[in-house]
Amino acid sequence: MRVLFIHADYIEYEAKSKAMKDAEEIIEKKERYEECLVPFISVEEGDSSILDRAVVEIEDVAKKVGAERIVLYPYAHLSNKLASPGEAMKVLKELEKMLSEKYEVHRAPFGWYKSFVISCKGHPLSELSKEIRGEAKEEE
Ligand SMILES: C[C@@H](O)[C@H](N)C(=O)N[C@H]1[C@@H](O)[C@H](n2cnc3c(N)ncnc32)O[C@@H]1CO
Repeated sequence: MRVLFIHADYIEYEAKSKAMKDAEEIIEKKERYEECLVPFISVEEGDSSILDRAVVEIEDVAKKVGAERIVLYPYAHLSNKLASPGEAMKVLKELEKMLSEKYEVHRAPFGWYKSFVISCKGHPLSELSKEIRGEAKEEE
């Protein structure tokens, strides 16, 4: 999983058009969230087996920047080993559920072309990127 984290004063996005036939059905096309951590996430093949690690890493950044609101943003531009849309959707929904135990979590619509405006806070930890992998296997 490749993640770009932006700690933001706000993010505002609008779903414009479907980028795939089975794009997620959505109610609201436009959303704005204040004071949030926005992980732009490229889900990679096999990421359904590293969900616990992803939750730890995202919570670690949220704690470091003092964010209480997380807006998960599906972003298929950070990796050349993308998971299929079906697996990616599953992983993002599961992440949303697991993170919701401790944070207010929202998720931008999956499978849509979206316009967005984000206001990055600009403090030293307001822009971070992580490659989240499984635990290194013990050498036999
Ligand atoms: C397009 C651009 O403006 C927009 N921002 C976009 O990326 N849209 C992506 C994600 O919402 C989702 N998507 C599909 N596969 C994946 C994946 N492996 N990981 C994350 N999202 C995915 O499907 C859309 C088309 O790839």
